[in-house]
Amino acid sequence: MDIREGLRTVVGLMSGTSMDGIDAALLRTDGRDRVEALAFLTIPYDDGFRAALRGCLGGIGPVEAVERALTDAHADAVGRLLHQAGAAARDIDLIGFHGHTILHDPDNPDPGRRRTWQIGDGARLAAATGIAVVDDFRSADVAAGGQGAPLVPLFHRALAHGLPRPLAVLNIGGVANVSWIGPEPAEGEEAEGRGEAGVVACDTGPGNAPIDDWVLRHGLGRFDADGALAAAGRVDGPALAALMAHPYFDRPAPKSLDRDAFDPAPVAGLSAADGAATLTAFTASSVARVVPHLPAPPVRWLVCGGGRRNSTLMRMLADRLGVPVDPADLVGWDGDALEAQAFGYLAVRSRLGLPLSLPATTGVPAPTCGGAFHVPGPNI
Ligand SMILES: Nc1ncnc2c1ncn2[C@@H]1O[C@H](COP(=O)(O)OP(=O)(O)OP(=O)(O)O)[C@@H](O)[C@H]1O
Ligand SMILES: CC(=O)N[C@H]1[C@@H]2OC[C@@H](O2)[C@@H](O)[C@@H]1O[C@H](C)C(=O)O
Repeated sequence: MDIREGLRTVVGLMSGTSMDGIDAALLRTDGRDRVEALAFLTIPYDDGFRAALRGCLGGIGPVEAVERALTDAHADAVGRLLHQAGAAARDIDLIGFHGHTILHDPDNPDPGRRRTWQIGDGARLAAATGIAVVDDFRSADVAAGGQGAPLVPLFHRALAHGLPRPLAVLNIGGVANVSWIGPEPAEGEEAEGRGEAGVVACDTGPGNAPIDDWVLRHGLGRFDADGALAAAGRVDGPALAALMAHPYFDRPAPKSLDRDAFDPAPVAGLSAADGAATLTAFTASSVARVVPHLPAPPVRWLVCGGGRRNSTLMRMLADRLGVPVDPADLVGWDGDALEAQAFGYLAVRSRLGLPLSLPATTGVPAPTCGGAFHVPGPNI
């Protein structure tokens, strides 16, 4: 593929930490400041596959077999997305394939064990779809000394033109992460060349994962639909204080988390509703706790990811942040599609040799590109 200037038609694929399914987005982008969303779909995992994926967390279990099945499910998602959009494989320049994170340990004191691991076989996906694939977006950043996450901030910055600054874009998936986007570059100032002053990022703390796990354990479904269970409960102050005592919240940005970084023991004795309320407050309080770590308080928060559908969580966020907190859809973004779109955008950046991460987004010592490239070939 000749990928130099101009818009490319790409597919972005994300399997997020909530393990709900595959998000697939079709977009056109130049990997810089132009993004046109074209189509999006989610293919939910069935309970059996979700359990298999859960069994691989930590890098254990039948990882290779699950990786093959995951890759084939992504190939199926690409086929369905193209069918929905009336497009063919030959119309697509590139796929950005995030894969599924089964281990994220960029801070291991033993440098030999410092790693991040996304399963997903890019060569197999390229062979199955006939489309070139970029995968393994995070390893280069971790190898260079960064957190390897979050990687969406440069995409958020690309979308944020014209919105009031400082702006916070908050993704509430299994884990929650924020992109702080500072003042617009001055007229004529090249976005790529203006260093890193424009964006700061980190994982804020838990997102939906502890709430999902709690609801599942109580046999009340896979998630707290609209936050109804939490709304029926009472936040337990001591339990919330115990959860917020975790040293992660004192660490400056950039910083990142694995899915199961927090021990929910403080809520163990609570009723289902009080536990849900307390864990929901935990997510909201940990977002508010990040504000002192940002260069200046955001004037507005735009929320994407499944957590924006939890109105109890959105209310708790608004109470704690004291400025407008809105679903990102309110400014015309698709709050479900952003992460998948981001990995299509980052795939183009990878091919252009542009940074995927900056010192202020992952703590990497210098702006760093990344990703591994696979061209279609025989599936061996
Ligand atoms: N109607 C709803 N009410 C409450 N919560 C919801 C609703 N719909 C989705 N969610 C929550 O959103 C989660 C899925 O969010 P999302 O797809 O953004 O996560 P992800 O992309 O897998 O995670 P990450 O961003 O950490 O990689 C579900 O697990 C659930 O907790
Ligand atoms: C290691 C990993 O997969 N991290 C995910 C996870 O899910 C949300 C948060 O934790 C974020 O850091 C990241 O995903 C988004 C897409 C990112 O890299 O920006």
